[in-house]
Amino acid sequence: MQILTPHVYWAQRHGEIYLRVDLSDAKNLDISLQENHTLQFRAQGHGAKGDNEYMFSLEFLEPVRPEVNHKSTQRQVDIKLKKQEERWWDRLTQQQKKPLFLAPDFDRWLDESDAEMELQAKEEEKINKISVESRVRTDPYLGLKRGYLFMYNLVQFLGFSWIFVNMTVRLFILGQDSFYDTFHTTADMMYFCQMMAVLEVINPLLGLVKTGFFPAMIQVAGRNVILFVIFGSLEDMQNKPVVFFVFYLWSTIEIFRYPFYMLACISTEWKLLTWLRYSLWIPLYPLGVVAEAVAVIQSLPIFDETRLFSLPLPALLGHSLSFSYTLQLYLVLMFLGLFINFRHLYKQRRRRFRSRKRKVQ
Ligand SMILES: CCCCCCCCCCCCC/C=C/C(=O)SCCNC(=O)CCNC(=O)[C@H](O)C(C)(C)COP(=O)(O)OP(=O)(O)OC[C@H]1O[C@@H](n2cnc3c(N)ncnc32)[C@H](O)[C@@H]1OP(=O)(O)O
Repeated sequence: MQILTPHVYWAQRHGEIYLRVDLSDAKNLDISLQENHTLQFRAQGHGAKGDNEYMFSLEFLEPVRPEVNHKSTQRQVDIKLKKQEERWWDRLTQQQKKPLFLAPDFDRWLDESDAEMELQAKEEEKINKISVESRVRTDPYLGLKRGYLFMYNLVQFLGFSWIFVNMTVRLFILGQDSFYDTFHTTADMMYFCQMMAVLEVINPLLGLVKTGFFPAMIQVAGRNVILFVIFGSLEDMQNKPVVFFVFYLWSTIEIFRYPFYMLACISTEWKLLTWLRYSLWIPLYPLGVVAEAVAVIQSLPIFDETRLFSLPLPALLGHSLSFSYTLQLYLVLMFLGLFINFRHLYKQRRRRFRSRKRKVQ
């Protein structure tokens, strides 16, 4: 058997040297390092000249650490060495002229500035990991908080899903007739979900979630005025088709929003769900506010007629001030609330998709 030299490919980082020996099915490997300077390689395998014994020797430009890591695969032998001092080498070997069997490993090749950037990125990743770990370690109640949020989101998801499925099935079976008894079939569940939703205002106050207090307050208060004051207290409103549209629009967004939060509690993300959570509000929110405005407008004559919640006035000023005046003011507030929350959700959407794009790059 002839003794031949295999093709050797190399690349470096500030602290390491990588060698790739082009020898498949290598056997009887004998790799040693002399005086931390010279690598001797000998093995049998299939190289450029068929099955043979191959060997080479490399005298490095600077000393390396005594440990030699190597891994032989079906295709090649990978060798990794650590430089004794972490610095960039101008070339691999002592001799100026590059040995003929040696070539750059372009799969691994980086020039000095790229390698520095890679090093920096690794450092940043390490620092981020440490800061996340220390944050996790410094909050002994994290598990409890996540457990509570997960359960809250699960309950809301089940509640709104029940409403959504119930309304959809009835719509398919009864058609337009289902519009008229939405309240009687789903109000109890909607009451429950919307009472629970008060926690959404409390959670940011307790620092449990990063939601802004005002957007959450506008959302919860806005819906509860419609549910409890307009629909809940006026029987004449309860069989109007507008109830169907309001409840359907509310529950459509929630069957995506709550599962999105549930996944966030277990540090998981489904791209499609994230997209739906941060996109569906674009048509649904204005439609929701329009449906709510219709409900308020329809309730005005009923409040005038029944004098419910009207404000007693001194005899000199008249009998009483109808609650419909308060509601007319509320109509203006609704569109202000729509503007504030639309802007908030738009910012959340941009922040979410911008940070995702950055992660992908
Ligand atoms: C005195 C009365 C005055 C009242 C004035 C009233 C005016 C009323 C006018 C307004 C009327 C509104 C009526 C509503 C109509 C409708 O709903 S129509 C249907 C469509 N609706 C929607 O699309 C709105 C849905 N609602 C929301 O999106 C929220 O309620 C919100 C507060 C408006 C915005 O949500 P926010 O939490 O700020 O954004 P996110 O990006 O989702 O969350 C921020 C981060 O917090 C984490 N998080 C939030 N909640 C939870 C949770 N429960 N569990 C776990 N985690 C949560 C979330 O994951 C985010 O974290 P990061 O991803 O790490 O950023």
